[in-house]
Amino acid sequence: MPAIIQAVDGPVDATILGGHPESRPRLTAPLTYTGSLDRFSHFDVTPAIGREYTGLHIKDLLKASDEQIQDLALTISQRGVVFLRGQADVTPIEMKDFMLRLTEKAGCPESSGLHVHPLTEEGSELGDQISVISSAKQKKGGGLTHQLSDVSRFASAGWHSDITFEKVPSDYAMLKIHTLPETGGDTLWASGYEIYDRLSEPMKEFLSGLTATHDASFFHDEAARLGNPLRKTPRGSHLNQGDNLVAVHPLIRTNPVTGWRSVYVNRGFTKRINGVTRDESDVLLPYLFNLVTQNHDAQVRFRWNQGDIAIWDNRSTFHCATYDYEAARAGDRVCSLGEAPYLDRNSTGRKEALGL
Ligand SMILES: O=C(O)CCC(=O)C(=O)O
Ligand SMILES: [Fe+2]
Repeated sequence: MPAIIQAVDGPVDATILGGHPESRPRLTAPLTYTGSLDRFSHFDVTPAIGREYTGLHIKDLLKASDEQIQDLALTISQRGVVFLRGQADVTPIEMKDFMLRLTEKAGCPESSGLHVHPLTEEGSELGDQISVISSAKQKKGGGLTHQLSDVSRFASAGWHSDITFEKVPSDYAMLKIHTLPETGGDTLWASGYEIYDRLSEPMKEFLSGLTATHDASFFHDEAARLGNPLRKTPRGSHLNQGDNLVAVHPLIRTNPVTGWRSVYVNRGFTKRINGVTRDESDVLLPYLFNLVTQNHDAQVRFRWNQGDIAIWDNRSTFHCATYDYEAARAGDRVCSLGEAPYLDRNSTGRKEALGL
């Protein structure tokens, strides 16, 4: 099992773009798989992304060995998203306990905990670190896909990675859907590794030197409209506080758990590529978003049953909800924080690393 080191302050490494001395991953090298999950029945949903398990239960994983938790973290990070069927009995508290263990065993910085969404109401029933995903809330307007202003109505407008507007964004997220319509409400994920691999070599090289600005200032308007103040106290990390919901991250990011590069800009929150002209940014960003939405062979679509859980790696995937139903749909989400995003110039894409 690879060693986990403490974050150290030191001179900025020329091979690293981005990062933050107070939010470095504790892994010295990518994790290696030990085989501890092989006995659980599973299949890869598509070649690019997704693995579904049956018989693997969060309740058992809460008592599992560190080795199994690390194997699961690596599997989620390699496959992008993992689906666990039949988890109806898992409580929001167990979801939080499990996510804390997962992020810790995956080497998150000591300063990273569970995220508190800036729009979470004080004293909310399930606690600060649970986001309630609900169609009733969506219908009130706001959010990425239900903005009240004159914006795109394409279903693909909702593609995003979670909370990339934070200085220290999410490593993993877990969503459990407990209420769902008879049909509809599927969720889609896409692989950021695959999107990186589809770029030409000169484009990879060019984009690898750039950063992008992620901005969720629209949450200020939403907080005012909903009448609950924005959360300004630390949101899972001391680096995520105050009312500035803007962050600059490398455009290409290395995932410390796999060692692979991913494109790290998303339709929901990324507003500007830095260091190029506005016009160049306005051409490049939609091109990168289109790579996600128009390549369905980089995506996986999950049809939920009541009580299913999905766990994904927000550093290297994008996802999008589907609003094609009228009946109630609801679930609970827990989002853990990883490291401040960085690019390790010595890292490669997934295909190169796997010799594909
Ligand atoms: O409702 C969904 O299918 C996904 C919601 C979402 O974006 C999330 O849980 O992060
Ligand atoms: Fe999300």
